[in-house]
Amino acid sequence: MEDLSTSRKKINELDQQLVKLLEERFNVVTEVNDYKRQHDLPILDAKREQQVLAKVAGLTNRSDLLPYLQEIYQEIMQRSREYQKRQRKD
Ligand SMILES: O=C(O)C(=O)C[C@]1(C(=O)O)C=C[C@@H](O)C=C1
Repeated sequence: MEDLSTSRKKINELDQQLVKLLEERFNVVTEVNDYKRQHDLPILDAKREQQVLAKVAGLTNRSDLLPYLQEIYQEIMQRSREYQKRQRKD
């Protein structure tokens, strides 16, 4: 078994990558939001959100983790909608 500090070091490295990827995702969300504003489209696209959740299911073989991954994605998309709302106010 790995010792605690070795495992936490691994978590720190993964978190570093996750934060960068999430930053990139938010940047692309800004592009999507700009497009949708120009075309008078609403922030919420429930059909697209279902597709994202289905894609997540297709990306993992870990059925034990799937409910957790999907909840994380639901949270990401909810925050993404909030971020887009904020951008539309500014
Ligand atoms: O694809 C869009 O239209 C987005 O605004 C992005 C996104 C997402 O974060 O994945 C967020 C809100 C929508 O309800 C659907 C998906």
